[in-house]
Amino acid sequence: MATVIDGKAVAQTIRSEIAEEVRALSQKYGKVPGLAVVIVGSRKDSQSYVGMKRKACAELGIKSFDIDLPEQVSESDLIKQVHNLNANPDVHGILVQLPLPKHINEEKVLSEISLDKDVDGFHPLNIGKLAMKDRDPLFLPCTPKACIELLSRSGVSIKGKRAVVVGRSNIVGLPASLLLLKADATVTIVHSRTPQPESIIREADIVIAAAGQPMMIKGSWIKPGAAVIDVGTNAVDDPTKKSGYRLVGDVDFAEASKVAGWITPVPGGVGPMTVTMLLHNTLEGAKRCFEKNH
Ligand SMILES: Nc1nc2c(c(=O)[nH]1)N[C@@H](CN(C=O)c1ccc(C(=O)N[C@@H](CCC(=O)O)C(=O)O)cc1)CN2
Repeated sequence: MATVIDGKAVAQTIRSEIAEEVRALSQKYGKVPGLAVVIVGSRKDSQSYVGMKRKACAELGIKSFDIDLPEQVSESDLIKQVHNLNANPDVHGILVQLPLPKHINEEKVLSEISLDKDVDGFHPLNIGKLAMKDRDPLFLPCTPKACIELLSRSGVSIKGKRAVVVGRSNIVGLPASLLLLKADATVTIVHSRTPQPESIIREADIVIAAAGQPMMIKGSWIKPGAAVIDVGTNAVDDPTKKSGYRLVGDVDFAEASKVAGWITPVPGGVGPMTVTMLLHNTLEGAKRCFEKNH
C-alpha cells in the first residue's frame, strides 16, 4: 500500500516557515511582501482559487492587492493594469489568474509582467530559461514547483529516475517535464496523441499526471513502488453529495494506491501546495527587492 503524501500538511509546514520569514523581513526593513492578484470575469473555479490566494496572503502577513476586472475588459485595459502594478514599489509579485476570456491573448498579457514580479513563472523569458541548460529562471511555475517539493519532502530522489509526465500544457505538463530534466531525471511526455500511453507510464519511477482526464490512469498502468503525483482536479457528478459533484484526480486513486510507493490524493495533494508555492515565490521576489534597495 502506498504512502499517501499529505499535501495539506506539507503546505501548512511551509506556510508557517513563510510567515516567520515575513515577520523577520517586516522587522528588518519595515516592509512586507506584496502580491497583486488579478482576476478577469466571474468563473466559479477561478473565483475560488483567487479567494484561496487572497486568504492565504492575509494569514501569512503578505499584503494582497486585489484587482477584479469585468469579463468584457479589453486586452489593452488589462495590460494597463499590469503596467501600473509593474510600477508599484509595494507590489513584489503579479499573478493574473488563468484562463482569461477568449478575446484576450494570454501570452501577450503574461509577457507584459515585469520579469522580477513574474511569481507565476509564465513569462516567456522565464519559461525559456527553464528550458536552457545551466540557466535558471527567476521564478518557477507554482504547480510544477509544488510537484518537485512534494517529491523531495517525501524523500523521493529524482536523479537518474525514469519520469513520465502525462499532459503537455503550458501551466503544468511542459514546465514540470523541464524541471524534472533539470533534476537529472530521464523524462518522457505522454499526451493525447501518444498511442498506448499505458505501456510508457508503466515504465516510470515517477508519474506526474496532468492530463485533465478524470481517473484516466489505472492501477495496472503503475509500476510497483512508483511515486505518483496527481495534478488533476476534475469535478464529476455525485448525487450523494450536497453540491452534486466531487473532485477526482487524473489517477484512479483506489487502484493506484495499492500499487504505488507514494501517491498524492485529490483533493488535499498538489492543490494546496500550488497556492503555497505562489506565496513562496512572492517572498523570494520581495527579499530580492528589499536586499537590492537596502
Ligand atoms: N495564474 C494561474 N492560473 C492558474 C493556475 C496557476 O498556477 N496560475 N493553476 C490552476 C488553478 N489553481 C491556481 O490558480 C489552483 C488549483 C487547485 C487548487 C486547490 O487547492 N485545490 C484543492 C481543491 C479545491 C476545491 O475544493 O475546489 C485541492 O486539490 O485540494 C489551488 C489552486 C489554473 N489557473
